[in-house]
Amino acid sequence: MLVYKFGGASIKDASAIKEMVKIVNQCDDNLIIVVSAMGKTTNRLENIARLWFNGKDIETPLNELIDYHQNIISDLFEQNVPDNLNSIYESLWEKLRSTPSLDFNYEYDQIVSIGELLSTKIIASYFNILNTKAHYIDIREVIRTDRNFKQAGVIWNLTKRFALERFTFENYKIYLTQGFIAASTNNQTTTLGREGSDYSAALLASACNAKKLVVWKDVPGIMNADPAWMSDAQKIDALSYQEAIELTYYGAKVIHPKTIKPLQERGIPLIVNSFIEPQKKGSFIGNVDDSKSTLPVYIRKQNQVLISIRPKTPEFLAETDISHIFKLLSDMHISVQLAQMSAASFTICIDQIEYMFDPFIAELQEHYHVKFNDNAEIITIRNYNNESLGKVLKNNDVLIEQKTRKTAQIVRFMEN
Ligand SMILES: Nc1ncnc2c1ncn2[C@@H]1O[C@H](COP(=O)(O)OP(=O)(O)O)[C@@H](O)[C@H]1O
Ligand SMILES: N[C@@H](CC(=O)OP(=O)(O)O)C(=O)O
Repeated sequence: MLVYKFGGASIKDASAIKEMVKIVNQCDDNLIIVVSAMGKTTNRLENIARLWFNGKDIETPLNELIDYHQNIISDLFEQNVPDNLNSIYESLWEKLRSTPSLDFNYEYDQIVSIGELLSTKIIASYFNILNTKAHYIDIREVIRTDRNFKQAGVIWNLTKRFALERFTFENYKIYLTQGFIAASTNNQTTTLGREGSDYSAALLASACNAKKLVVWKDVPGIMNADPAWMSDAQKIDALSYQEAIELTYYGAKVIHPKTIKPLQERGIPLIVNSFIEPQKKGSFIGNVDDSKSTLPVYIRKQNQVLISIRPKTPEFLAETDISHIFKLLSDMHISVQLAQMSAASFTICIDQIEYMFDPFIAELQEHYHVKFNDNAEIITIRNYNNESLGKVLKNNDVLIEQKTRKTAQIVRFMEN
């Protein structure tokens, strides 16, 4: 049995969906298909959620979202739109007619999850009119999480049990379900963090002990840099689980960072293939020895906030201060991407975050002098050498530089 995951780009319009069906038809094995929201739907829904939460007008973005999906529906089905697709926006309308609670993250999940529900309902209906029958599963009945909305933590025992109960392959050869979304044990919709569909697919592959997980992307495989950033990026044919974990940890956006662990635990290979050239070999991630690789790999993590924290007294920062700062970060669910200590100050890099940023800074300012700059990026180079460092540094000012034997990290202002 295999798991295939199709991201937003691979189902962004009717012709992409038709290509996806061709890829599915090439597979002779039992299959679970995990799909994301279509195109940039999640971004649109995030925007709608924010506007609605702040009492702003949502008519224009809502109409754009509906028109986008309606165009895909009419291109796919022409005059024969199935009846069940007439009511697919109802839960969204109902939500947007209600009054928001005070919990943005909760409301965000209720709205943003609709992208995956729309895409799977449309694609399931399309499969239904073809010879390729795919059985629709609402993944919220399978992937169970805590109530940490927007970044929910998976309850693995329950998830594994429900996955084995639902994906039996007794009556069906192909299942179709959503990535990214899940439900808490009291049945509230949650999400696993942006771009979390790769992770959903890995959870299902691991629970059902798949032969492999194939994620279909708009790139030839995992490259030694984002090809949208470095046009001379090269495909990496094979990577170890550990190296893949490192790259995603440092921010290589091609795979969600939580994807590898569930696969590694069961020795399930991950294949990153191109949906544009599906016949070509992509990247293989598995039990590979790449410890001797010298190919530099460049990772750029943008939209970072660099925060410098100094004591208000003439004292140096002590361990109790560091502990206090990390406790605050942990309580506010803020992850530190990089930290550096000097005699005078403690500097951290965090992702730009909504809503929690101001309270975090305000709390810090009660105890420390705080300066921040929200226009930073972290460049990480695995297997760095002078040439690769020179390639990214050029004329930029370096705000922080850290090196270990294998990895160099540089914080600098974002390039425009
Ligand atoms: N090292 C890398 N190798 C390949 N692609 C990368 C890398 N780093 C970033 N990317 C970007 O990741 C994108 C594919 O990932 P993503 O958009 O999350 O896929 P999807 O949403 O289809 O699952 C590519 O379009 C590419 O710009
Ligand atoms: N649709 C969600 C989940 C996801 O993983 O999407 P994609 O596979 O298109 O990156 C998002 O955009 O965050």
